[in-house]
Amino acid sequence: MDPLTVATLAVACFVLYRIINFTVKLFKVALLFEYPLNAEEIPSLPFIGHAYLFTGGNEAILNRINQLGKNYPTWCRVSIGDNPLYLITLPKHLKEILLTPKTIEKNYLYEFGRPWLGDGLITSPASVWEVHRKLIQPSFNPVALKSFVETFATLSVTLAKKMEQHLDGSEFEVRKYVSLCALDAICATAMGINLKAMESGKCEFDEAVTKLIHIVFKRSISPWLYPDFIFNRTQLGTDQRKHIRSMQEFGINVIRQKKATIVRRSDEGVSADNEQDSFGKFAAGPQILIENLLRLSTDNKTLTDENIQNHVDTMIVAGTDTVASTMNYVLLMLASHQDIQEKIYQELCDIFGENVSHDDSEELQITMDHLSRMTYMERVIKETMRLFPGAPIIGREATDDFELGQFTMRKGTSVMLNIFGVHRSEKYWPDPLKFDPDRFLPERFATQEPYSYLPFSGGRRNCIGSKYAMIFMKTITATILWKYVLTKDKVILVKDLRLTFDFLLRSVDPDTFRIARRVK
Ligand code: HEM
Repeated sequence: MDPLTVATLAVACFVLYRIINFTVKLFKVALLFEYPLNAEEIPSLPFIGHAYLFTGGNEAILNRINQLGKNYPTWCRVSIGDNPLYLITLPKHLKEILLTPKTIEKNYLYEFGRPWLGDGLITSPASVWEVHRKLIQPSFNPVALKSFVETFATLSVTLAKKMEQHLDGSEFEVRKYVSLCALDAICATAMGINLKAMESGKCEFDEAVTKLIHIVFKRSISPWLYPDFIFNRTQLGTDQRKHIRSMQEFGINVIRQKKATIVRRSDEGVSADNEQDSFGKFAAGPQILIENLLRLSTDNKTLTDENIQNHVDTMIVAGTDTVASTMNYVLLMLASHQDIQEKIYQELCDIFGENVSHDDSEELQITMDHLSRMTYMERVIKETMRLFPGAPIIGREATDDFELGQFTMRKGTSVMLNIFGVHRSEKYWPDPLKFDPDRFLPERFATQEPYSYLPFSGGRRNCIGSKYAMIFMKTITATILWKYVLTKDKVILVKDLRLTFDFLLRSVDPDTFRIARRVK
């Protein structure tokens, strides 16, 4: 055989070998779509790595991540393109990651949110975050939170009134109502404006947020969209720019008005409480985030207008959909568990007295003291967040080598914390899909594996709004249950609820229930 034929045959054999190899991998991949993952090694494809695991729609992605967590209950390594990610499901490891200063940095997936949220707390690099978190923390202190209760109570009453149109009617979807209520609350407490999203029943701002979350998520699971020069030329890139621009115009306008008001107030010696501006009455006196930040920026120039806008936008993203999602599931669980709903109502009767009328004229006058006594309700909300954590998976990056069990995490390693997986693991929560608020009785929770419950993440970079969220959600729940009984035509079991996610947890199908006026 002449050398040319030998060379041609060799090349042909090599190409054939690569084709067979690739086909086998594809076959394995096809199996992964059909059956639970149980391969020791998850096949990775050229160029895209394991990005194929993150295709097939967001529901399939969540299910696959959940399955990965089950099959690899300590950790497993996948890669999107060239970027390896460790999915961590062991509470002991979650604790180490959340507590070490070596993983205070967010991983590269958060980079895709930076064109929108910039140096807001969620996406800021650790060096900026350290400084800004200290500046913002006082805006969430107990005095500030107390000053928000009246706003929460007023908005909860409006929410209940909005729901009233469905009284004694068929099942309806509550998610949109609570979403607009949460947006109104954040705008009132973070910006001091009365957005009236609930009243108008529709809000471009809300739609822009939902679309931006969707775009950022889509990009984060599509390695071919990582380079800016490609992404910016796609429809997603164009849409992202459009929605960011509309949010920024709104923010710039608010900042301009607030600055003018602050200057006028100081010139005239007017108190914030009774002040009006073109957006309506200020919501809660001097504790409003944007005003605190503007004051700081005037005093020591640490924060630019852009920083302030990023922080306010971040609060809207972090505080609207998470609260709406959790409230949606709280109400759904209550509609499906009449005994638990009745126990909350009895607790409210103990706190407010059974004889208070349920008329509109006699709304509950909820105070911080009342909220702190709603302990059973708090257990119900906590159990809801165990089964439906608003942010099911979050990410961090190692800025230095560190030990994780017997394994050394190298500097630059990206980790994903599988909050959803650990919350639903049989190993830490017996009968995990059973809705049982008493898991959070102090004596039972004391025996719980540490770091097996992380709805608000943990460590120093935890949720700054956790207490805000809890008092707001308690106020809504109390207002609604005081007036209405929630029911479902067919009781819904947790195992039957189809879930999906785009950073935040959502239902695939609309969650619906009925309401009727409560009769005593
Ligand atoms: C039920 C409601 C909520 C849930 C389940 C929730 C959950 C979380 C989680 C898991 C994180 C960590 C995110 C990460 O590491 O990537 C977080 C961070 C954050 N949350 Fe919340 N959150 C809720 C409500 C709120 C509210 C109401 C606000 C604001 C008013 C808020 C503001 C923030 C901010 C600013 C961060 C970033 C904190 C930092 O990095 O310093 N959250 N939240």
